[in-house]
Amino acid sequence: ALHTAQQEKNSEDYQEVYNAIATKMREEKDFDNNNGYGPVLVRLSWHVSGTWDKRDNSGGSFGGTYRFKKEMNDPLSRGLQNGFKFLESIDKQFPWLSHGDLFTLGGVTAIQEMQGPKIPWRSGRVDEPESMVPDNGRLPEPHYGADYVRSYYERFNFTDQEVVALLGAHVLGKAHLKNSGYDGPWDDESNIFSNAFYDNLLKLKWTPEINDAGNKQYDNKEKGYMMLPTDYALFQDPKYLKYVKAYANDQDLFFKDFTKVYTKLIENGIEFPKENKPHLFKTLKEQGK
Ligand code: HEM
Ligand SMILES: Nc1c([N+](=O)[O-])cnc2ccccc12
Repeated sequence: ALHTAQQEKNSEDYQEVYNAIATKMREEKDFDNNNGYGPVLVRLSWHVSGTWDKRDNSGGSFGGTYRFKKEMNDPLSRGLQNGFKFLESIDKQFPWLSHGDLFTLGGVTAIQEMQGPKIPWRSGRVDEPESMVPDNGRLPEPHYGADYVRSYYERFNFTDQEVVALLGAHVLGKAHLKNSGYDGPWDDESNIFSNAFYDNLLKLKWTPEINDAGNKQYDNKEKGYMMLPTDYALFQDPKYLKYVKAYANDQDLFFKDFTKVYTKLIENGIEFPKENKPHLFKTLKEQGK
């Protein structure tokens, strides 16, 4: 059954939540070697949405079920508990906000505060009980190539262009060996949202290496950057490569296309009545804060 999201508060109320998250991000910017909480908040908003299955409309961001340990402890989500802990104080400060709205608003706030595009965000997700937690195993694994990535995103009806645009979020943050068995990049520039992921993929030399967890990843020693096999697949596959080139050459196009597919991702399975209008948030900077 489709979920219907009714808007219960107006934009000023959600801007207040945005500001609380953004302020806390500023206060705790030394987290994870000065990457701050932005990247893990973006990954959390994707993981809570990536469990959606179009066949029975199970999973997805609506019910906020990530708060239950079965979903939180999915081995493919290791490390996201840091994002959940970060949002706990926000959850307490705004008890009227549902967990689905909290997790997705966390990602939107993080993207905007890391100089990314403006993401029009719609509210009204409603908490669902533990019985609605989707099974583990719905999130993608990093070990495989283009065929795997393409068939994985079939479940969302995403086109090749949408998949490439969405994966540009891997400009943010890093892989941590103890979380995923992948490691790097080893630089501190990975908390600015830009089209650099595509640029790096195209322009740098990538050497396949077996890392300390025995997994193959693609490294660029000069810059200390890395790519997962699923990242590198976008370079190897000619159909994906076309869009990698487009986004490497045009950051505005990337921002526009990322905004569209990320919004699709966090709203999958939810019906928003037309009176439930998207909220457009100002960054702290735009508010002179
Ligand atoms: C083929 C699909 C994908 C795979 C296999 C994948 C895999 C991974 C892996 C293995 C990590 C490292 C986790 C760690 O070791 O801490 C990671 C990090 C990350 N992923 Fe993905 N991912 C995918 C798609 C996405 C999407 C669609 C988004 C957002 C729109 C996203 C956002 C992120 C971010 C921001 C990080 C950095 C997190 C941090 O710094 O803690 N990923 N991903
Ligand atoms: N920063 C990253 C890059 N990168 O090119 O900077 C590539 N892939 C990644 C995969 C997971 C997490 C971070 C990544």
